[in-house]
Amino acid sequence: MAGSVQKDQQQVLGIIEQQTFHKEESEGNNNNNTTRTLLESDMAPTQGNSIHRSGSRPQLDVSKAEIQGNVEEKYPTILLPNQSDDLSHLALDIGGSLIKLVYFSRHEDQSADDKRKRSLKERLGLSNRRSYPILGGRLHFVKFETRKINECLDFIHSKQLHCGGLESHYSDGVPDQNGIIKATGGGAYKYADLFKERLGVSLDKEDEMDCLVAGANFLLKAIRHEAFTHMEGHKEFVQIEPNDLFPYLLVNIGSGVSMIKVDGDGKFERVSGTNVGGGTYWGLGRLLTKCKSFDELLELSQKGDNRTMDMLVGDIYGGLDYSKIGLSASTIASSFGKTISEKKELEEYRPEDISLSLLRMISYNIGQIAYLNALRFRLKRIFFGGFFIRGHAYTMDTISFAVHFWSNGEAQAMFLRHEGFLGALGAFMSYEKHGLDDLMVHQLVERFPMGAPYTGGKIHGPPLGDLNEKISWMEKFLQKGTEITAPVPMTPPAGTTGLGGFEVPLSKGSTLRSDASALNVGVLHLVPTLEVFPLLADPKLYEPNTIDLSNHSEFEYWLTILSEHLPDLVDKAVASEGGTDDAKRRGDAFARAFSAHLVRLMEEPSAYGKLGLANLLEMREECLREFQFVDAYRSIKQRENEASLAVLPDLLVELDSMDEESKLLTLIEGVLAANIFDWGSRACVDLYHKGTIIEIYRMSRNKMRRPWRVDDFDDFKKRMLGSGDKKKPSHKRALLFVDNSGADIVLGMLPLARELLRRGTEVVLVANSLPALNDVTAMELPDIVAEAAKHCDILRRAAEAGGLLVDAMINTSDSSKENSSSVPLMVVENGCGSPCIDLRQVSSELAAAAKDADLIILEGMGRALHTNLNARFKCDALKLAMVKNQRLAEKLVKGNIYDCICKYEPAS
Ligand SMILES: Nc1ncnc2c1ncn2[C@@H]1O[C@H](COP(=O)(O)OP(=O)(O)O)[C@@H](O)[C@H]1O
Ligand SMILES: CC(C)(COP(=O)(O)O)[C@@H](O)C(=O)NCCC(=O)O
Ligand SMILES: [Mn+2]
Repeated sequence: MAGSVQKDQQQVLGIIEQQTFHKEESEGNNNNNTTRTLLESDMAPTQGNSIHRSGSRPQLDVSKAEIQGNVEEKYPTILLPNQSDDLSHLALDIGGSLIKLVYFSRHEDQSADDKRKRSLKERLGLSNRRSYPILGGRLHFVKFETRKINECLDFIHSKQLHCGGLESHYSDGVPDQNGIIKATGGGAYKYADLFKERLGVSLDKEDEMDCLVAGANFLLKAIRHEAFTHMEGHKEFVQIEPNDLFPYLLVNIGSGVSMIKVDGDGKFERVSGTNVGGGTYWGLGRLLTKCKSFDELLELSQKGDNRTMDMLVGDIYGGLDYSKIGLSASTIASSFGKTISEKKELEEYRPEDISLSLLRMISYNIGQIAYLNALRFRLKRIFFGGFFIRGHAYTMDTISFAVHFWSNGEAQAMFLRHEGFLGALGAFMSYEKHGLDDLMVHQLVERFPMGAPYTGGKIHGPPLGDLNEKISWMEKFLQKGTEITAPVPMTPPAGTTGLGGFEVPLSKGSTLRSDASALNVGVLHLVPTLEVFPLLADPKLYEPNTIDLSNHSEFEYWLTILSEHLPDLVDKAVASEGGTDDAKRRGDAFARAFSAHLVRLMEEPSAYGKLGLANLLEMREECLREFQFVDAYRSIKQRENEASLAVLPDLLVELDSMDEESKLLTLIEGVLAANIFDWGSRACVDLYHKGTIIEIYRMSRNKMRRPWRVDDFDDFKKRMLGSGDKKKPSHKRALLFVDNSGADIVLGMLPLARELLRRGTEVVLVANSLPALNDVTAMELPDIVAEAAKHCDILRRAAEAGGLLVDAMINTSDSSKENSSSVPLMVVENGCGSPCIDLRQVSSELAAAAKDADLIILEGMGRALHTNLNARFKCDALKLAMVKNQRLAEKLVKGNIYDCICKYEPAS
């Protein structure tokens, strides 16, 4: 038996080899090559390339809506007479020290609502109305110094934010929504006239406390890894269950400090405050040190030694602890107290020491008052916001220390990544139309584009208008050197005295990272169309990433892999855009931008929240898109598709000559073998220099030896074919999460799909919405299927039934529609543009398709190993991948590179 399988394979591969050489020889000669023409037309760069990953949620006003035109029409236009186009785009929090801006940039939903999609929607019961009356968009966060309010006005003006934004269709220089902008903070009153005068807009004042609380509640419920603890230099993200959030104490440290007990949405009380806050540190610090900026003052503190200023317990007790009351000799007895006994003038003290002593005094004091209020109301959680914190490790450590020390570890200090933007966010949300308040965590995707973290300057930097500006900025950035990437060395925890002593700050380095707070928050993409994949067994327990990157050596390894892969990727990207000078310049800027992210992460792995490998791989793709590389592997994908399609017919003939068992095994082997075509793996790319596509495919198949490293094939076979007389009905619908172009899809997954169809199972091919490496996209699939269907009736009928062939030109011998009742083959986009998939955020199309599915097949390293290897599903799941990285093979399966994984898990 085994021998005959082997023989069959040899035969398949023999035929393939011949065909390939023939096909590859004819490469470059593209006359009447239908495949090429079809693929090319589909892969043409789509402007903006925004799938459903961008969206905002200004809800439509549907009152008095009526159908316009012919009511009999299938998709009539609906007129919304009360919907105003100019939704507001900007909200402000004008504080004593800083102006915070939250603004919204719109994105058109450019996904073509083509015939395939329409028929798919009908089939999935999605109906064809726009499922979400929402426009795409992003939320940006920017801040300015209040004393430089003119810069802020210029910024708003240059981006036309008061008129709906530059990206808006409706931006005609006319102020928004009757010229009203939501604003909070004292400056909303103080500067109202200035805004009217300069921008022609009125500020609609919102209560500051209302806004703070609304902003905090929103962030804590809707943003993943918003809150974190910071103790002794160690940052840890905490995920709080939305229904376990209240009550908590919110401490906003701005110029002054507010302490608010929050019991629910809109339910709060300002219970305390202190006038010794951020303004005190900056104000006193400026007077005492002559610093010109807050950052300069903070930076000084990093080199300071507060013992020269502060009177310690030991100074009073002759170097001894006051152990009876639990105070070590190094505990500060009196901030600045040492200066009274010394006959020194201000100039004789080091500004560094002054700054540190001041920072510690104020942070500790706030921590202590916060603790007392938490105690007063029995609150266990305290969240600290406000820009005084500025993501600064020492400040956070001091506050945490105070809370921890005084509460004996009972209460916990937590910090927020969007620290200073609470009020501005709250003001933004007070626009009723935005309906932001009911956005869910899965509808928000945070991104770290170059335009956001690297808009340089002291606080905000230039408004980067277009791509060219972004590129120039990247060029300049590198010339300027390390300003942004300057590390804040993490001092290893030195250990405290245990007696309330905290003599030497733990998190202190020599330089302050330029505006760390701006680097800690990205742009929030609001994507209301994203959903949690409904077949996850337990979404709460789901963690997409298999490898925990909080392990430092893992993190370093994968960062190095990404960094080493960069030159090759840039080459491909530049070539994909014709290798022009413009492409080279963009390629260079992309490389700088992505390296800057890597360097930043190397310094501080948690800089962007808790990232897994999936996020890093996605960040690389996003970065490419930012510099308008639409599809870096386009021509490679095309070449591999053509070569594989040419040999598909013979493979199908071979498969059809096999008995059921051999066929199923050959199909699974085929998927595993063809998964070797992965342009994201260094080892594989090196292989590709050693042979043609088909030679490599053949070699890969020949190496298939069972048992595979993880081999549940027999269980899968039992489910599919039954054992003995026991046969189970075929699956109703299978979702095939496909991976790479070329052999992977054409010779691996399509034949498997065909077999499922033949067995009466509906098949949904789930592919990326946007390109990532050489992954096949949902846009590309219909043409590939159409080409394959020319040689295969099963595929053709199924594709017709699934509405896949509506656009494609197919010229099979039999194109009658009589078979439209066959089981359908469909294509849905997954909602992402990454080699991995986070099943908490998938397209609504996929979520709809999942409802009737009882089998999931996840294929490839990104989707089945890096992510989802441990995911549990409500239905049967098969995970298939070749491991194309030695370290991963060792780590995951104690195996070797090129080992295969076939993991089958029946419904749980
Ligand atoms: N670049 C900066 N310029 C001035 N102050 C800053 C800066 N970065 C952080 N801060 C600190 O943040 C405080 C202001 O915090 P913020 O939350 O914006 O409050 P407010 O609304 O009172 O302006 C300042 O008093 C100062 O301590
Ligand atoms: C990016 C990938 C996950 C894509 O793999 P695929 O999903 O196509 O099987 C993979 O190529 C990868 O992990 N590459 C980095 C490892 C390396 O170069 O060895
Ligand atoms: Mn892939």
